[in-house]
Amino acid sequence: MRQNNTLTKEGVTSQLTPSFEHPATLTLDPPPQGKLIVLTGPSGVGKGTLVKALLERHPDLHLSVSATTRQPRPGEVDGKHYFFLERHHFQQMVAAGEFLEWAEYAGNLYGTPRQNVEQQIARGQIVLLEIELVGARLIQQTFPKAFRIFILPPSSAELERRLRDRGQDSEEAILKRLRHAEGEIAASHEFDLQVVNDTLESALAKLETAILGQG
Ligand SMILES: Nc1ncnc2c1ncn2[C@@H]1O[C@H](COP(=O)(O)OP(=O)(O)OP(=O)(O)O)[C@@H](O)[C@H]1O
Ligand SMILES: Nc1nc2c(ncn2[C@@H]2O[C@H](COP(=O)(O)O)[C@@H](O)[C@H]2O)c(=O)[nH]1
Repeated sequence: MRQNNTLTKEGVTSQLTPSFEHPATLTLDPPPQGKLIVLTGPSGVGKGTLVKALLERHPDLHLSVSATTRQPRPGEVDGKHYFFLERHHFQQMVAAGEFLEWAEYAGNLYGTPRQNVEQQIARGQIVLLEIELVGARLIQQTFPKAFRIFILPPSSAELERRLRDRGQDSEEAILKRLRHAEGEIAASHEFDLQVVNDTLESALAKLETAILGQG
């Protein structure tokens, strides 16, 4: 039996081609269930923390590594946390159609490289994207079957506290991110599911149920 997976606008389709003609013994394997999961939420809400915990618990999940023009933070590794690119290189990739989505956020460009995501989904993997609102809206157009989850903070004060306590952004960057947060949170109803990241454990349990159907 040969199996050909193709990515179409409607998602992944599989064609099963029997390699020999023998109706009595012909069995069709179920096609692999590739899925695209989008996690969005204001900066500092805890998306990265939640994704890291999910990957530790479920190593079979696949996180797409984004490209960005922002400067690496201390400890961030090129190719692991992001592909850190010069702006002209990022723009060349945009022109070549190499991003599934991309957006400008707080003065920097961010994008999801297309090829790896498409390959992993065609292989039946569950692929996670951790992206901001504009990109998540674009994904809804290009991948309508993607399941989109919005992560909410328990309160605005707690969001600000988390951003400040993270201690990795300048005051200017923190203020830009907090300004963005208001508009992002107002759009949370556009998503398939809203999860409040109050305690990590309860938010993780809700994500596991939504993504893997288990508690
Ligand atoms: N449930 C939680 N309770 C308390 N603190 C949390 C919780 N989740 C995350 N944090 C803390 O909040 C800070 C921001 O988390 P994180 O970096 O994961 O946010 P993010 O949404 O990925 O931000 P960005 O979009 O800027 O990458 C971190 O210091 C993290 O340890
Ligand atoms: N549209 C996209 N947004 C992305 C992508 N990768 C990350 N992000 C989002 O950008 C902001 C800022 O991230 P930070 O690492 O500078 O704090 C945050 O909301 C990320 O989720 C992407 O590929 N496309």
